[in-house]
This record gives sequence, C-alpha cells and structure tokens, in this order.
Amino acid sequence: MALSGVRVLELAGLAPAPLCGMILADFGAQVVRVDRPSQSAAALVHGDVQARGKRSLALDLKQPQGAAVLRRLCGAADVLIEPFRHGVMERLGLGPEVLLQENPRLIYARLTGFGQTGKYAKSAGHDINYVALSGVLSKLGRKNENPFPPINLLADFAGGGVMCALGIVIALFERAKSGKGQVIDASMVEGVSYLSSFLWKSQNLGFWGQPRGENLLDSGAPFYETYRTSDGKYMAVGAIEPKFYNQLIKGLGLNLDELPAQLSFSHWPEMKKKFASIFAQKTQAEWCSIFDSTDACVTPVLSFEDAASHQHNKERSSFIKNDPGEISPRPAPVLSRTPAVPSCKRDPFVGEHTEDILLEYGFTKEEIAKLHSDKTIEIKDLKASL
Ligand SMILES: C[C@H](CCC[C@@H](C)[C@H]1CC[C@H]2[C@@H]3[C@H](O)C[C@@H]4C[C@H](O)CC[C@]4(C)[C@H]3C[C@H](O)[C@]12C)C(=O)SCCNC(=O)CCNC(=O)[C@H](O)C(C)(C)COP(=O)(O)OP(=O)(O)OC[C@H]1O[C@@H](n2cnc3c(N)ncnc32)[C@H](O)[C@@H]1OP(=O)(O)O
Repeated sequence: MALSGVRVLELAGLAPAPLCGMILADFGAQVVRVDRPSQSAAALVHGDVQARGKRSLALDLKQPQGAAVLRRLCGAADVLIEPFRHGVMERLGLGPEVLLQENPRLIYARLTGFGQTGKYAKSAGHDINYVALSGVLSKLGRKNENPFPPINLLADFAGGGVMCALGIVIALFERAKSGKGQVIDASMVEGVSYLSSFLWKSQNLGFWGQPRGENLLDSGAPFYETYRTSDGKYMAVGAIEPKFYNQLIKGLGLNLDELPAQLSFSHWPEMKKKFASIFAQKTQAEWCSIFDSTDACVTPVLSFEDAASHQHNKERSSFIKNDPGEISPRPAPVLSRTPAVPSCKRDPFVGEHTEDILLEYGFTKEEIAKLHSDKTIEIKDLKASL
C-alpha cells in the first residue's frame, strides 16, 4: 500500500484526529492510537469509532515517565497526530521544539479547531463553532431559518481530519527530498475556509446576491432542491445546465415553452411549489425509473441502508463489511496500483497492544514490566476484562 512503512502515533481525541489516523491506516501506515489508561471496565472501549486498522497503546502522559515514553516513541516515528488545545503538549514537555530536536524527521501534526495562535487558540470548541468562525455557516440553511450545520461533517472531517491527512502526506512527500520533518498547524476554521474558496472567489459572479436560502446552490433554485415523493422518501434534483434542466422538465411531464425562464429568480418560489406537487404524485422508485437513464441529474435520496445496497454502489463495491459484520464506506479515492486495503478486524480495545508496540519500538521486557507496575502503561488482559 502507498503508505506502508510509515509509522504514525495518534494521540486519542474526538472526531477529527481519529479520521485522519484512519485514512493513513487504510492506505497502509502503521497507526498506533495512544490512549489514556483507565482502570474502569467501561473505558475498555474508547469512544473512537474510526479506529480501523489501528492498534492501541495505553499510556499515562501525565506521569513524567509516561511523557518520556512518548518522547522515545516519537524518536522512532514518522508522524505524530496531536488533537489537544494549544498549550497541552507544551505543559507535558512534549511540544514540537522538544520532539523535533530529538527527531528532526518527525512530522508533528497539530489538529485543532482554532489553530496554534490567535485569540481563540486556547478556547474549547466543536465543529459548529469552527464552521461559524470560517464564515461558511452564515451561508448554510434554508430561507428564513437559522444557519444550520451539516452534522459535524464540514469542520471535524472535511476541514479537519481530511485536510490534516493531506498536510501529512504533503509533508511526507517533501521530507523525501529534504530529509526534514516539520510542524503542521491544521486549524479546522482555516480548513473549512479553504474548502470554501469557491464561495469566496465566486462572490462577484452574481450567484450569491440573495439572502441565505434564496440562491442557486443553497436551496433557492427549484432545479437544485430535494422533493418529497408519495412514499415519504425524497429525490435530489441538480439540473443546473439548460440541457439537463430540459430533461428534468420532460421527466416531470411539463412543457418548457409554458414555463418561465430557468433563471427567472422571481419565479423560483412558484416553480418550487409546482415541482413539489408533481414529485409528490409518484413513489421514489417510480421517479427513479423515469430519471435513471437520463441526464436530468435526478437521483434518489438514499438512507444508509439503501445506499449500501444500491445497484450503482454495489457494482463499485463502495461499501465494505468487516469481520463483526459492520458496514462502512470503502476508503476513497481508489488508487489503481496501490489501493487502500482496509482492515476487516474489529476495532482495538484500549491498551490491547501496549506490550507489542513497546517491544516493537525497542523497549525491553524489563522496562515494560516497570512501566506497568508504576501504572504508567496499561496492558489490557482481554480475557480478564470480558
Ligand atoms: C462535534 C464533535 C464532537 C462529537 C464527539 C461525540 C461523537 C463523542 C463525545 C462524547 C462521546 C461519548 C462519551 O465518550 C461517552 C461514551 C464512551 C464510550 O466509550 C462510547 C460511547 C460514548 C457515549 C461516546 C460516544 C461519542 O464518541 C461521543 C458522543 C467535535 O466537534 S470534535 C472536535 C473537537 N475539537 C477538537 O478536537 C479541537 C482540538 N481540541 C480541543 O479544542 C480540546 O481537546 C477539546 C475538544 C475542546 C476538549 O477539551 P479538553 O479540555 O477536554 O481537552 P484538552 O484541553 O485538549 O486537554 C486534554 C487533556 O487530556 C490530557 N491527556 C490527553 N491524553 C492523555 C493521556 N494519554 N494520559 C494522560 N492525560 C492525557 C492532557 O494532558 C490534557 O490535560 P490538561 O487539561 O490537564 O492539560
């Protein structure tokens, strides 16, 4: 796989860093999640559901010898993913100056909401706050409604986990030439802003002149909308270009000559009502049979279950099943020679691989036993815990 041989240490965090680590693992990196030890049985399973292909090492970083273990691991790693607020790693004596001095090849990825500097660098926050600060949240939502974030997909995952993975791959590529690591300051506010470059750069083109929810791509246009069908499902319509719009109109059984011009903004509300009343007359399956073989850009809005079993997605094997039977998306994109090979194993328990990982990184059995008796590390005995 493309990233085989790359050693990654991911300090356990909430949603974005786990996705970043999972992407690297899917494409072949050896990813170790560094978890907080806990004696409670309830904490056996970390809240991380994006742990595919990772192993878990339970290490108490608050103990000086625990921080020393991480320093030693970083000395032999390629990448560290760090998901805490600015200042946490410095307080632990694990800031980039320390770790990069010990291993100048290390890529130290700092994945935060607000970045390492600035007024909010030390503030708590979540996806919605980061999308808000990027300016993008102000654009999202329907007419006359409050701004509404698309779950936590935009900042945590697109602008956070994926953007950070991109930064890491770019830094690995550069390191192959320079031999040097570097620090990545991956701010989710900036990740989302960067993703929204099109919105910023298209402001003078006239598509964003109306209030939120009344523009071309924000649910203002009748031909870029979802419509409810007679069986309570939905169809998604994205017929922007005139040649595709014409096919939409034909599929709906309407006559183009009897309708206002496609881009007549003042007619959009009335046209939406018309389209809605027509879509409400047939089931989703009936609309699919009308539109599936056309270029009208009309597709069903699928549930997760229906997405996994949809003919197109099945033909491409877009969803995979792991050994415990959980279905999830196959890693994307698909590389022709070195595609991702996602692990089928269940996710790791906290501390399940502590001993193996430390041995692999050069710790002796005696050192491991001492760390264990000092409660600096946790070695999970699965049989005893289950
Ligand atoms: C909208 C999303 C968030 C959605 C998350 C939900 C999906 C999950 C949230 C709760 C989960 C549930 C819960 O855990 C209970 C169950 C557990 C069970 O196992 C599974 C089911 C659960 C129901 C579980 C289910 C789900 O997982 C949940 C519902 C987001 O937006 S996520 C993005 C958040 N933002 C960032 O990541 C940006 C950067 N980070 C931050 O800004 C802060 O970290 C953050 C997120 C604000 C949290 O602040 P906090 O004060 O808690 O932490 P930090 O200031 O960063 O400091 C970390 C401290 O921890 C110490 N530490 C770390 N590692 C170790 C270690 N190995 N050993 C010892 N100590 C460690 C570190 O030293 C810091 O300590 P100090 O503060 O004393 O310096």
